Amino acid sequence: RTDVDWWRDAVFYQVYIRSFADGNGDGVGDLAGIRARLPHLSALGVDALWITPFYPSPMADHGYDVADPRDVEPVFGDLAKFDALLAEAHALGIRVTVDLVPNHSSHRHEWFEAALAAGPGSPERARYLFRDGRGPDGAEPPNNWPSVFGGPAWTRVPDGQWYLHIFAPEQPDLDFTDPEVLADLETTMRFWLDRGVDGFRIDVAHGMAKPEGLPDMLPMEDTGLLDDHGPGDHRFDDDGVHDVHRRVRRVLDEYPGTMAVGEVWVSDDDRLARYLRPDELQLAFNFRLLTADWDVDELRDAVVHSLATVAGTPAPACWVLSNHDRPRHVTRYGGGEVGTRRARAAALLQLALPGAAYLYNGDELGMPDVDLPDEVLQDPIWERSGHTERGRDACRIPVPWSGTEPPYGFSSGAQTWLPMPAGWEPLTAAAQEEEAGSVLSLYRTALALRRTSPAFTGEALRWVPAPDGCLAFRRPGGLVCLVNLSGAPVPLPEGRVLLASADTTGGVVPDDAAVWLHP
Ligand SMILES: O=C(CO[C@H]1O[C@H](CO)[C@@H](O)[C@H](O)[C@H]1O)[C@@H](O)[C@H](O)[C@H](O)CO
Repeated sequence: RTDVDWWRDAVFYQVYIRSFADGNGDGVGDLAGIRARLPHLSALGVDALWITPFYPSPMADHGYDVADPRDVEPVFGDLAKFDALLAEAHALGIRVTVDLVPNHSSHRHEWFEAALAAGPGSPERARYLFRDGRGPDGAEPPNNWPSVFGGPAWTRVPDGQWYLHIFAPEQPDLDFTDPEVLADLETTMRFWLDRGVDGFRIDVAHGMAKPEGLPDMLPMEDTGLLDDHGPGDHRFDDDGVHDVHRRVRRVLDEYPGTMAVGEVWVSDDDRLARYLRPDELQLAFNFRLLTADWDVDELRDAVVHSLATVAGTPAPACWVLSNHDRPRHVTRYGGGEVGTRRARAAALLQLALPGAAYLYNGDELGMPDVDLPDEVLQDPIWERSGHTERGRDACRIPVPWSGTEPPYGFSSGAQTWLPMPAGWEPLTAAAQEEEAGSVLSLYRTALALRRTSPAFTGEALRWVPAPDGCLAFRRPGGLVCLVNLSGAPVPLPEGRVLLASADTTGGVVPDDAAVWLHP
């Protein structure tokens, strides 16, 4: 790989900053904490980090409500701490990408406060989507769009107008038909690129453009992809969004070796492929693997669709099993021993596939979700859904580093922003460090092989014959990966075993296990 297209088969590591490592004992993760744990990331063998938002924010959506996209929220540190982290990561050969949240700002952003003060028809309001309501006295929302977090996507302000927020009311959507909005996004990109970041993860990359006239949505369809409700969902995937991504790409092209990955919840392969055209994004998450259960057909489908999506584009596929918005795959696969066994196999599947791969902090430790009591839930979805949906806190528990009890070295303080359960000593990085058969050891070996072995070369994939209930494919470099979901052991295929997620002595691949072979 060159310094220009390093990202094509890179292993990225998502750092959910609140939950990764706390450097000052206040129970919330921060930039100094990440810096202190760089040796762990270097030993793990990741190529790049994605750090979730650490910008000034009233934290209505834990940072995805950005009040100033060109500074650091004090609870996470400051610009000097960011620069120090960046320099040290680069010294270790680890690139750093940061989150870009263009679709909306915080309601505490100076722009939104100016919009409220300036009133209807003002240029300040033109940066957002303010509209008059429907019905008598405009007392009804301008259209029927729901918020992703529950409730209507509109909130009324004292002078009677309504403003749009696809997510929480504290996250007013920006209007990208206003040239100032696009120009400000470019200024934010240059601010971080000039500091030396290697790229961006673009939040809600299928948002940012709304159809003319903001027509009512048609009934939601089940597209098979969780957050995509089909062509009738006018909130997302409007054609105008591609003008924004072309602008993003033009800026990135001025900084050779930088890249952007889009969070694009679009189920239609052809429509998703449009985000990956030569003058748009380098990567887009293939979310089907993130939403698939431990089922041979669902997993095969996820791989087939994802490869079909990128086939006609210059982009490689981009695989992710877990992130800060979805139940962790250990839990999705059943939890406990079974969930961990399957998660070990899924790790070998993800890391054998051609293209880039994203790990979510804690994947390398086999972290599960934690069922939290109501009183500690903090995700806006819990409130906005009227306590009918528990939100995403369960997959955001702080990472256990060492020790035998909470906070397991995550913080020197007693209280963590989300509680950590008892009994997690075996899950800690320190405990797994010592254990040859641990999930951590498996990830380290897998990433080392992926980086050094010629078996992983080539971006093509060919399915090879396998027993029923199994997935098996071959890479041009010679790697063969078999994943057994059949419910019973199957014969070990021909070839030299490079790595297995479970014991294959006796010439069998156990159920819920995967193996890498090189003839
Ligand atoms: O649509 C999104 C966008 O998520 C991005 O945007 C959201 C708003 O910025 C933010 O809350 C998420 O953390 C960020 O990843 C979903 O992930 C959705 O929030 C989630 O699945 C709830 O059902």
